[in-house]
Amino acid sequence: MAGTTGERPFSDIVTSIRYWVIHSITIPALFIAGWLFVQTGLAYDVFGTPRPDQYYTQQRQQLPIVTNRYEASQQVKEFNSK
Ligand code: HEM
Repeated sequence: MAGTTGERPFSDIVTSIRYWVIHSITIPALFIAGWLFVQTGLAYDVFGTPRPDQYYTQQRQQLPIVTNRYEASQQVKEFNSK
């Protein structure tokens, strides 16, 4: 048939009860998981991002900017230790 890929149409999915039985739980769960990921500070640790009070420290008065992409992980470790 022209103009269709043969997949179930979205209009059919989002008007089905089964879709909403599943996704009224999973969509808010994903939202809350994301909120907790940020709110607990885990995101800072996982990505090595400085917390708002860690951009400058007593030992390091320059911004912790990664300058060598191949040594990025080592540089982030050094920034975090100072
Ligand atoms: C852990 C999280 C999730 C699980 C376990 C899950 C599970 C499922 C299941 C079992 C189906 C088939 C439902 C049916 O045929 O009635 C489905 C379809 C679908 N889900 Fe999720 N879901 C999750 C999260 C999400 C999120 C966050 C979105 C988007 C906001 C989403 C969008 C969709 C869409 C658009 C379909 C239809 C896909 C298709 O048939 O082409 N899902 N999901």
